[in-house]
Amino acid sequence: MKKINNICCIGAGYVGGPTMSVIASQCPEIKVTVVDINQDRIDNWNDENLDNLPIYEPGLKEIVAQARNKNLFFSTEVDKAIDEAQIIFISVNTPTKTYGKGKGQAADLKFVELCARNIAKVAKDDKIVVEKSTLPVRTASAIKSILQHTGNKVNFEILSNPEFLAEGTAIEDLLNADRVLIGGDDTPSGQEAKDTLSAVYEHWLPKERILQTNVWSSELSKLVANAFLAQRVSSINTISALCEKTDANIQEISRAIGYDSRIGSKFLNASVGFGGSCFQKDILNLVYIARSYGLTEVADYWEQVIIANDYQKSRFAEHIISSLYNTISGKKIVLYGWAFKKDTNDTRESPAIAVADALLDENAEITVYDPKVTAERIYADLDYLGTRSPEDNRRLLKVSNDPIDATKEAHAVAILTEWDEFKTYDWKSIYAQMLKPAFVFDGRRLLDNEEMASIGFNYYKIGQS
Ligand SMILES: NC(=O)C1=CN([C@@H]2O[C@H](COP(=O)(O)OP(=O)(O)OC[C@H]3O[C@@H](n4cnc5c(N)ncnc54)[C@H](O)[C@@H]3O)[C@@H](O)[C@H]2O)C=CC1
Ligand SMILES: O=C(O)[C@H]1O[C@H](OP(=O)(O)OP(=O)(O)OC[C@H]2O[C@@H](n3ccc(=O)[nH]c3=O)[C@H](O)[C@@H]2O)[C@H](O)[C@@H](O)[C@@H]1O
Repeated sequence: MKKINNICCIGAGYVGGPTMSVIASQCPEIKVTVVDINQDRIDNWNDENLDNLPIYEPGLKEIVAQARNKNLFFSTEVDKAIDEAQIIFISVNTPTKTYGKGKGQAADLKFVELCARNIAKVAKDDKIVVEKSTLPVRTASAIKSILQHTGNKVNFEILSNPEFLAEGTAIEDLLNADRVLIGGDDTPSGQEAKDTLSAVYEHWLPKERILQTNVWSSELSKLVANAFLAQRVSSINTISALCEKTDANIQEISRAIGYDSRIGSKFLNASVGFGGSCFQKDILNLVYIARSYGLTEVADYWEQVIIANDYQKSRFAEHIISSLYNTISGKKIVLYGWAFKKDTNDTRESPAIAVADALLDENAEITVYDPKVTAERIYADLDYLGTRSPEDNRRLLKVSNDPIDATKEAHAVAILTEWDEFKTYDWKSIYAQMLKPAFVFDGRRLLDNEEMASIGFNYYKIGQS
């Protein structure tokens, strides 16, 4: 088994940054270099002021402070880092394709392919190349083909090592992973590569939690894990709609079914819908793969998870509109939260975007407050939809830094992210300065029904009539 003292990771994003920071902090004898073509991102990773790191994750800045410029480096010198490394992680983005064959469903692998070509061009000695990005099953064979046909005749072992961290808990998830999955060839050199990577993780994780499989099982397991998780959220969200019609309470149902150890209690929180960069993208990819093998029933089954999620988002927006007497034109509605979940500044596929878009379609006047998301990001998310002009987005939607002041003369507040601070607000003062009747639409089931009603609010909690 190779002794590792140099690792490089291509892609300094939500996965590459935290994952490599943890590896560096747990393996002081290994030099870890995270490279990216985005100069701004690398500058932010190197910023003296740790509050300027490009991503926000609890515990991240402490780890970066401890390891940076000792054995953890952030750089744009991609070729140099590839050349020096024994293990190269590919952790670049794999978004849904926006063009050509598979548009809207398949994963766009152009960034991954560019990395493979770059590695082939630069490598002068044997390398272990690790797929950290989430990839369609059988991508490793494409990477292998590129490396073998364009490389300098050095040996490349390709491993699949998908990442299971969730944003907001990335550091905790990495330090205490349920499992690490390593897929590779069953050849002697493939086995050696799997053991070499395993030894890196064994610095801090028990060996039993490091699972080895063939490459294809590892690639597919990642898509399936996300599909199962998202399916649970969509399942409970469809039942939340039924609860609202029947006086059943979704929280009581989650508890009742979650006590069954076969079902388990986690991931049963009804919400305004799931967001995040991966659930939708990975399920669409799974659907595309199943369809490409002619497995129509399999594809249709998983596609329902996305359809149910879209339904939940539009159902929430429609409930706001109908509660406000079917007319929200010119009415001030405050959105609490824009991130797709608490403790992250990531807004990719956030349900807030879809809800805001639906309300703006009705000419509502929106004010958004999110403790971690910038105004620039919020406008970029809306502009990307292309529903209306950037000028109209800025005219109809304002971003506030003061959550309490934002509610002055508002008709309604909608809670779209479960930030803890929303629970600590003085809701009596908020009520006092809102127009009456004052509405709160709680898409995250954050607040207490009785308390909100006793203050005087018309309070709606998703999944409860
Ligand atoms: N965000 C998450 O929580 C998770 C993401 N994943 C997967 O990990 C992968 C990466 O996701 P994120 O880190 O969220 O993406 P990201 O978009 O935050 O970061 C990707 C980075 O790769 C860089 N990049 C692209 N092409 C490059 C190239 N040729 N050379 C150097 N750098 C290049 C981009 O500039 C960007 O900074 C995706 O496949 C995603 O599905 C997996 C688990 C969790
Ligand atoms: O591949 C990925 O990107 C990652 O996707 C998810 O992680 P993440 O999207 O960061 O966050 P989650 O905690 O899974 O939440 C996803 C969405 O579902 C929503 N959710 C989650 C749980 C729940 O009970 N209810 C619910 O509405 C969240 O609010 C959020 O919008 C998975 O949990 C990770 O294991 C995976 O690595």
